[in-house]
Amino acid sequence: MMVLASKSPRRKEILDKLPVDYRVISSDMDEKKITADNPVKLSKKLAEAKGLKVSNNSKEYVLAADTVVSFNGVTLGKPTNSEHCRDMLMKLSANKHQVITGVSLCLNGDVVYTFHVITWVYFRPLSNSLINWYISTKEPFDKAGGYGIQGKGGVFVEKLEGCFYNVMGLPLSRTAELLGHHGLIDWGK
Ligand SMILES: Cc1cn([C@H]2C[C@H](O)[C@@H](COP(=O)(O)OP(=O)(O)OP(=O)(O)O)O2)c(=O)[nH]c1=O
Repeated sequence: MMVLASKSPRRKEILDKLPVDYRVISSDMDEKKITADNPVKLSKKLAEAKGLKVSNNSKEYVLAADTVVSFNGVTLGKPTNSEHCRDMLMKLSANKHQVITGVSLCLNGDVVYTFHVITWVYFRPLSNSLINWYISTKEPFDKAGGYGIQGKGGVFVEKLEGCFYNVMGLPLSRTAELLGHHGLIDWGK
C-alpha cells in the first residue's frame, strides 16, 4: 500500500481517480521553515520535506506534493487574512500567472523521485465587488494564490495552458506515470 502525505481533500479527490491502493497520513509540516530562491525549487523542496517527514516512520512508498502560485517570479502562498487575499487577487487580475506543483515519491526515508509541473492560468479583469464577494465565501483561505479553480474561483479564469489538476494540487497524468513506473498502479489486464 502507498501513503499520501497530505491533509488536502483535493489531493485525495484527484488520487482517487487512479487505481492505486493508498491511505492518508498528514505530514503537518511547518512550511514557513523552508525557503528557496525560486518558486519551482520551493515547490519541490516542500514536496520532498513533506514526503520525507512521513517516510521516516513508514515502510511504504510515500507521495507528497506542494502547490505554489508564481506571479512575475514572486511566490504567493495561502492568504493569511482578507486584505492579504485582496492584494493577491488584485495582482492576478487581468494577468497571467504560473501554478507550480512539486511532487515527490519517497521510500524508507529517502527521496525516490521529484518533479514539478507548471500550468499557466490567465485571469479576467476582476472588479472590486467580485473580489469582495469571493472573499466573503471563505473559499480562498486554504488555497495558494487565494483562489480555487475547481470551485467558485473558476469564475476568474479566462483560460489555462497545461494540466487542470495541477492547479488543483496534483498533476494527474504525470502522477499516474510516476506511480505506474514504480508498480503502484494496477490498470488490470
Ligand atoms: C491555485 C489553487 C490552489 N489550490 C490548493 C491546492 C493545495 O491544497 C493548496 C496549496 O497548499 P499546499 O501547501 O500545496 O497543500 P495543503 O497545505 O493544502 O496540503 P498538504 O500540505 O497537507 O498536502 O492550494 C486549489 O485547491 N485550487 C487552486 O486553484
